[in-house]
Amino acid sequence: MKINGEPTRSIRLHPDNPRVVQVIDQRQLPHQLTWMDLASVDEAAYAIKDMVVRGAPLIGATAAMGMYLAALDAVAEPDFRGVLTQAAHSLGQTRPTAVNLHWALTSQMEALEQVATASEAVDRLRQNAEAILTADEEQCRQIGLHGVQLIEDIYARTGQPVNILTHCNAGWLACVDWGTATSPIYHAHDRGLPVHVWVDETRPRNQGAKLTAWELGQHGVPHTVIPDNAGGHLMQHGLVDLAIVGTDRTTRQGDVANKIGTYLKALAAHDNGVPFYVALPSSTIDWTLRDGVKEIPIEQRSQDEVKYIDGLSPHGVTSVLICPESSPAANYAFDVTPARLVTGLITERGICPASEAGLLSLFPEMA
Ligand SMILES: CSC[C@H]1O[C@H](OP(=O)(O)O)[C@H](O)[C@@H]1O
Repeated sequence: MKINGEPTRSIRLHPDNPRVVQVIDQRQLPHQLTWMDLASVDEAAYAIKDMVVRGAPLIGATAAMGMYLAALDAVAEPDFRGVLTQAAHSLGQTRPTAVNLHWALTSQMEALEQVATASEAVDRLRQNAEAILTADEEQCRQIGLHGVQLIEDIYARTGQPVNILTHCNAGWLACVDWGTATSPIYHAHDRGLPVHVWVDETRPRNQGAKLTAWELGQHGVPHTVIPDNAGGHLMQHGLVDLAIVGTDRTTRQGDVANKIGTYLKALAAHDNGVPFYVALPSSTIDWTLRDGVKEIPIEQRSQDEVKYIDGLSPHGVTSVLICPESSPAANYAFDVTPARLVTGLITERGICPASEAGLLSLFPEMA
C-alpha cells in the first residue's frame, strides 16, 4: 500500500544491494518508520522471532528471503545443501503457530532440489522467494476483490456507513501488500463506499492500536481504536455490521487460529448475530490438521510483553511496568476459534463456509 503516497511493500530487496533484504521494523511503528537491513539467515530469523516482522504471510515471505540470504552465504561451502537444510531448520524454530512459515520453507527446499550447484541455488531461491512475495500480494488483492462484496451488500441494504470490527493487524503490514482482513476494506474505500473500522487495540503487543490504526490512517480509512473489551458492547448496540479478522493457521475443517482474543470476539458476534468472517490466503490453510483447538500449536511469548507497555513520551519511546514486578504473567499469543463460530472464509479463490466441504469446493485438488 502507499506510505506518503508511495506504493510500498513491507519487504523488498535493498534497492542498491540485492544481497540485502529490507523489512519495515514494525516494533517502531506508529511513531517511527524504520527499514531494517537483513544480510544473513540469522538476521532474518531474529526479525521473525523478535517480531520486527509479523503476520503469517509476512513471516513466510521473510523466511523465504532468509533462505535466499542463506544461499548467498552457502556458495563458499562444500556442503551447501547441508548449510541450507540447517538454515531452514533455524528459521522453522522461530515461531510455531503461523503455518506460512513452514509452507514457505518447504517451497524453498523443494526449489533447492531442482538445482545442482550452490550458485544455481542462489538464483533459484531468490527467484522462488520473489515469486512467493508476488503471489502473496496478488492473493491478498484477490481476497479483497471477493470480500468487498460483503461490504457492498451491507451498504446496499442499509445505505449507511458500514462499521467493520477487526482484531490485531491482518493488514498489509502482516503481508507483502493489501493485507487479508484489510484488503476488502481498502477495496471498499477505494470504490468510495463509506466504511468505518473499529480497531481492537489487541493486547499485549497492541498490533491493532499501533499497526492497523497507522496503516488505515495512511490510506485515509476512517477508524476508531477501541479497547479489546469494547467489541461485545458495540455489537450489542448494533454498532458493528461485520467482523473480519485474519488467521495464522486454519485447519481443513475451518477452525481458525488467530491473535489471542479472536475467539472472544467470535463468541460475541455469534451471540449478537454479527457476521464473522476470516480472510486468508491458501498458504495459511493447514490441510494436515482438523481439530484446531487440539492440534494447532499456540505460541507462548515472554511475560514481559504483558507486564510492560511501550509508547511515545516527551523523552521518546518508553516502556513502563504496568503491574507489580513480582506478579507473574501468562502470554498466550493466539487462540483458536471453532469453525461453528465462523460465518465464512474469504480466500483468493472466493468465499466459502468454514468447513471441509466449503474449503474443498474452492480447493478441490486438496481432497
Ligand atoms: C494476515 S496474518 C495476521 C495475523 O498475524 C498476527 O499475529 P502476530 O502479529 O503475532 O504475527 C495476528 O494473529 C493476525 O491476525
